[in-house]
Amino acid sequence: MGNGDKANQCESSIIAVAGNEVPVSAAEDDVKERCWHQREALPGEPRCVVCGRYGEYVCDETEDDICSLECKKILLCRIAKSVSLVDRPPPMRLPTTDECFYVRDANDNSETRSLTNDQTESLRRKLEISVRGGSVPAPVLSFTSCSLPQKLLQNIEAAGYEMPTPVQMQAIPAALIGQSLLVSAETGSGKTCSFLVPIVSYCAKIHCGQLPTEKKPLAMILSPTRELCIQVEGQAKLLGKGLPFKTALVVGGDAMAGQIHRIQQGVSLIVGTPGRLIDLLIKYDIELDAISILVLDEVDCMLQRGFHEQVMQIFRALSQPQVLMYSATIPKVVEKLASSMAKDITVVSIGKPNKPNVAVKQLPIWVESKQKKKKLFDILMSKQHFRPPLVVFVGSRLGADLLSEAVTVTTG
Ligand SMILES: Nc1ncnc2c1ncn2[C@@H]1O[C@H](COP(=O)(O)OP(=O)(O)OP(=O)(O)O)[C@@H](O)[C@H]1O
Repeated sequence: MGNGDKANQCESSIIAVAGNEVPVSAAEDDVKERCWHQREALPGEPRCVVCGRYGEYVCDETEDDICSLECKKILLCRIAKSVSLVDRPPPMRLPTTDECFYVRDANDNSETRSLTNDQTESLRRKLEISVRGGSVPAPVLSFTSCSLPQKLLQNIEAAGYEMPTPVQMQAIPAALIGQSLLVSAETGSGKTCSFLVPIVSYCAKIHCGQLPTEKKPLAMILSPTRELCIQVEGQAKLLGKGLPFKTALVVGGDAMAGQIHRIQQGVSLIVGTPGRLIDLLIKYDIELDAISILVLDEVDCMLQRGFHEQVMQIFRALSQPQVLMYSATIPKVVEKLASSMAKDITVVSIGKPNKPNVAVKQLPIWVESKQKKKKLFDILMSKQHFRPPLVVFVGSRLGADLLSEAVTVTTG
């Protein structure tokens, strides 16, 4: 395809995008045509990803802030070029652990087939899925058997997910029928997608293929750290691409004005840390009564970080949402929180509950407190043990800074 063709293609998609974003009658008057028609961004306001002016609109195809049709066109052209020029790396796949359940059925009729009780039990045993609670649906063998919107299925496929992982097999069907869940599965087992799929599906179905008329968020995800929130929001955008599904990220380190501006424009999902969300809710009037799904990701970590009261405050501001709680382990304190939020909670555990990851060898070394640093440095200096990359967990941010400085000085 020549350059001219590409330009035309971009132009026509702009018109379609603009038509979706504003009422047809107002479209030409309201949407700024050229970037110099747009004003400069004030501190804290979103900025156009192309020219840096005030990012008054959100591009439907990329979710980026843009200031005008002109910049939207440039943005889409850039993307069209990069997609055609750059070879994308293949999506990361989870290791297949049991070929019985990871082989695609050539005559995939899993949409219509339902498992007998014995089959369900045997499947759960094989995949080490244990469930506790009333009327838990059987695990699904494919994403297509979940009655998901077509576009969501395409996005799942585009992400390279051919089969659901065990946690997805069990958590997705249960969440889709509105059950509140307490899920534990080891890290990297696909938990994020197991709560995002039901959220994207719910939001897309509520809006019935239309952009939200009421600008109220429908789902909220709380995560303990800024970095986790960024990751989760990124994955949500991928799964919600092309659907009436917009997201807002509410974390520290970014201006609050930009975050509230995005929420006020109308989003389906808010992803944030409890602390920043409370700040935002105290300062601004955000309508939370339409939030029907609340996810607490890494809830054990949130409790360890002292977010219990903030999580409860947020929960009390919602109108009895379905709660999806995810935790690496399920200590008593997590179970207590779960039962205070939902009456009938379904507990789903993948693998052996409360057991450390078998892939990690644990070796305790007993040292006197005074000797601790010396021992750590001996390990870091030893060629036998120090094979980068290596993660050292310390008690505080300051401790991490001091340690990394000391290691840099010592190892050069
Ligand atoms: N069904 C699937 N098929 C193939 N890959 C998948 C599937 N679901 C998720 N993945 C990939 O597996 C990796 C781990 O997934 P994810 O981050 O959701 O795991 P997690 O359990 O949430 O991990 P963590 O506890 O570290 O947050 C990601 O790269 C993700 O893209």
